[in-house]
Amino acid sequence: MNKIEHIGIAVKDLGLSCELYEKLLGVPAYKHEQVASEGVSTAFFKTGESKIELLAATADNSAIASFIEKRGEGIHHIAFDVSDIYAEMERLKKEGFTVLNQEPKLGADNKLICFLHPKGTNGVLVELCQEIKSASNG
Ligand SMILES: CC[C@H](C(=O)O)C(=O)SCCNC(=O)CCNC(=O)[C@H](O)C(C)(C)COP(=O)(O)OP(=O)(O)OC[C@H]1O[C@@H](n2cnc3c(N)ncnc32)[C@H](O)[C@@H]1OP(=O)(O)O
Ligand SMILES: [Co+2]
Repeated sequence: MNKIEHIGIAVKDLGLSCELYEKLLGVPAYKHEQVASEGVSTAFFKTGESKIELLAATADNSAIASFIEKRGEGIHHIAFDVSDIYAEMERLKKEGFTVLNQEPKLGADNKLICFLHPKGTNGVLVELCQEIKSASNG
């Protein structure tokens, strides 16, 4: 685990929350991205070495919709930057963590991602992120 890549925050209204977090952080979101496979619309804010990811549901069966329905708005997950998501998934499985997806999946912000079940991490949904390197950036 290299560093905290982002903190994911579940919100009901992405526009309103972007205005709020722009005031809070003093910077605008640097990226807005819809990820249909996760049923979310996201906004990313850079905060030094890490980021804030705001997530709003775009589908009723979205994990974010379910989270907000049960628990309201708030911190949804912590994402860690990893160099080799395949190796980390194998390592964590051997350590007894429940990896929620068999293969990494395409996330937002040009990342491969996977998740660990919160039951095995003291109630914190953990995400692993590996940057997808393009030919130009190695
Ligand atoms: C667009 C990609 C973006 C990126 O960064 O690239 C993202 O971050 S996408 C983020 C949204 N996608 C996901 O969260 C996918 C992974 N999540 C899941 O598979 C589910 O949400 C899961 C398994 C965590 C929970 O599933 P579900 O809601 O169907 O089950 P329950 O509600 O019964 O929850 C089971 C148990 O877990 C607790 N729980 C649920 N969500 C969270 C959470 N975010 N943090 C901590 N704990 C959570 C829930 O309270 C239940 O515990 P219990 O003690 O039984 O009440
Ligand atoms: Co995330």
